[in-house]
Amino acid sequence: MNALAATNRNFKLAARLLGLDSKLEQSLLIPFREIKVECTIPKDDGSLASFVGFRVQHDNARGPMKGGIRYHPEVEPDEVNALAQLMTWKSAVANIPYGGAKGGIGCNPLELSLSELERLTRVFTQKIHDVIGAHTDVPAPDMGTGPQTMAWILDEYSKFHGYSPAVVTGKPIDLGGSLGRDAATGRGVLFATQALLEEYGKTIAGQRVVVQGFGNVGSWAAQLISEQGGIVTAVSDVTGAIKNRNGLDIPRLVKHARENNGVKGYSGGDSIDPSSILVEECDILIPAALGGVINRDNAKDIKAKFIIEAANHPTDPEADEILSEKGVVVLPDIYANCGGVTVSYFEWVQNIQGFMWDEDKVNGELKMYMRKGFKDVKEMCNTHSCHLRMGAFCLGVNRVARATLLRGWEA
Ligand SMILES: NC(=O)C1=CN([C@@H]2O[C@H](COP(=O)(O)OP(=O)(O)OC[C@H]3O[C@@H](n4cnc5c(N)ncnc54)[C@H](O)[C@@H]3O)[C@@H](O)[C@H]2O)C=CC1
Ligand SMILES: O=C(O)CCC(=O)C(=O)O
Repeated sequence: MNALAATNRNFKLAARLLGLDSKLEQSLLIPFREIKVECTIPKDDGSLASFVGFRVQHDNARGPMKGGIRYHPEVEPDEVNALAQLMTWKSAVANIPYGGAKGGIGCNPLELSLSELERLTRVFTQKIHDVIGAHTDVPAPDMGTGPQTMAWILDEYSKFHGYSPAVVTGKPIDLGGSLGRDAATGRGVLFATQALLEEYGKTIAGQRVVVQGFGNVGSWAAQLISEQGGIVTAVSDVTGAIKNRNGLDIPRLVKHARENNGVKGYSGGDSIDPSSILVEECDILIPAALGGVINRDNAKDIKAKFIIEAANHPTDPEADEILSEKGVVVLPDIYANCGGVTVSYFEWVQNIQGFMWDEDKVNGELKMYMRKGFKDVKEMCNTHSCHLRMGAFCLGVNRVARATLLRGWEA
């Protein structure tokens, strides 16, 4: 099932459980605005290259729209739409005052030089600057982008609108970024996992963990989980997969991946087939790369007891059903990975206040938001007798529906 069909399906199931009016349901589903822009840049060799960029602004009932910008060859309109919608429900689950948006450019950042990436980012910003802003739509990093990308967007946007640090989050610290944002999604994954395990009388210590994706989210999640005594036995990224039954030395692997652009060639474990990573023996599986990777073809072979969705939309609805029958507990993306957007919110607040928080405050506030989010999701599960994904969707959709009705947009 494609990402948009899957996301719409989950939304509609939640809308029915909540008993939403059909007109309201329809209006919540349709994106506020979809933007498609052509971005042509001169390459370093003087030739021209054209790329297509997207920004989908899904909903702003609860506040400015918020969500990352992805640079990846598979960026396409339906997926960006789905990811924008997921951001709306995610911000509401986290209970931060934002709506949802997502953007991306269909490109392979690994094949572009730094100066080509800068030109591409600046051209994309020129095309969307009039529809983003600190109180309208606030981009952030996602796959293939990072603090440097945000710095270029900030600089290009500021040429049109004056210096505006709150127009993007996930910035470098020297440009108004927040301490703790780099690790925030991974740290949120740690807090979410701890909250879930507590329900089963367990802690992270001694759990065997497998992680797919070793970029910002996957590497921080692996590092923080291993610091709590979790045994990370296998990880993969686009370059390969590494396994060590006794536990990988994560700080060493992070250093290797940084120096070699990936985990391939790491000497502290055995190289395994990356396509087997999701079905490796473990207690906890953390998909932290692409969407749709857990589907009807592999769900029945998954051995983990818990799946923590650090990636967006890693699990197809058909797989959800198979996993539920097998008794595998899935902690859904719109709660499990909301630590990133939560600390983005803290960054935006600091930019607007003109005051910088220390890292302990950021991490302490994040922990409180993550624990409250888990409690709220569980309450919805109890009210509607549903599993965690539906509980999270009901929580998010209900909060957005209430804000929409209060603003009088239902007609
Ligand atoms: N960066 C953030 O704050 C947030 C990111 N996410 C989601 O987390 C996921 C990862 O994002 P980031 O870590 O930021 O991206 P990133 O670009 O830093 O890292 C992506 C990782 O996935 C790996 N990868 C790509 N294709 C793969 C494949 N076919 N098999 C295995 N690994 C593959 C890459 O090699 C890299 O290690 C995405 O789904 C993103 O939407 C969710 C919430 C916030
Ligand atoms: O930090 C943000 O604003 C959004 C991060 C994001 O794109 C996501 O949570 O999927």
